[in-house]
Amino acid sequence: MVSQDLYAQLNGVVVKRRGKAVLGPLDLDLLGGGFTIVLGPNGAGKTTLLKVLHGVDRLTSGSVSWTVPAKTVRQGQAYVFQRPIMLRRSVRANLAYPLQLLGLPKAEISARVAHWAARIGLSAELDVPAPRLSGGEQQKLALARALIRGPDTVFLDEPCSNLDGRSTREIEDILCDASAAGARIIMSTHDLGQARRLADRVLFLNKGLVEERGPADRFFAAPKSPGAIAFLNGDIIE
Ligand SMILES: Nc1ncnc2c1ncn2[C@@H]1O[C@H](COP(=O)(O)OP(=O)(O)OP(=O)(O)O)[C@@H](O)[C@H]1O
Repeated sequence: MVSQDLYAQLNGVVVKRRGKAVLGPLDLDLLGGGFTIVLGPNGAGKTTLLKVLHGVDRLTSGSVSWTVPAKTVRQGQAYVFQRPIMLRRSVRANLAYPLQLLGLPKAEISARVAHWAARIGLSAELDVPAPRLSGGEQQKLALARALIRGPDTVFLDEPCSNLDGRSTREIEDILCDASAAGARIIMSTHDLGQARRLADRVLFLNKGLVEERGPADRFFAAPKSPGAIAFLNGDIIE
């Protein structure tokens, strides 16, 4: 049974771009652990919502509050982008970097780097420049770099969108392990199969608004809103 504790609250959140609201107005309570999967058509505002929750997108109005102290929010959170972003340095340097920022002792950094390199199957590539890795390897490295600090919340924006089945399965396995260890996973995906495999709860966004939300089994078995019904039917939503 995943936790249902309140994690974050959005109050009257609006994000406008070029004068047009792309998110909100949103009043939203975000509940505890497990997997929250953010679904919705292209341009629905999924990326914007994830960035707002991570505290890296400027609000036009409204506020976000977290139940952990504001100072520690960013320390406890990690964000994985759709296209992996990494240092143009070795796999080892990429894994070590977030730990060096934390000021951990060298021995601790080496141990964690070795553990995560093994976990993502890159132990033999520690000295390879990260840009030379395949797309799937780069995304696994980006995920490991996010998890190596032991964040309590991980935001992922379509992390598997360009990956083959094998890399997708490996990433899902790592995420399931992180979730089982207590991390809260908040992730957008276009892959309905992935959403069904992972979701504990679903947030369905349409035109910048939360059109439907709730436990995943109920959402997939009996969606209520017209947008969610159309989305799950594979209809085009304008
Ligand atoms: N920098 C920007 N300038 C102008 N409009 C933007 C900008 N970034 C996003 N938008 C617009 O904001 C809306 C929401 O974008 P967002 O990326 O959050 O949606 P999304 O649901 O993640 O879309 P997708 O599924 O295509 O990734 C879209 O209409 C998009 O075109």
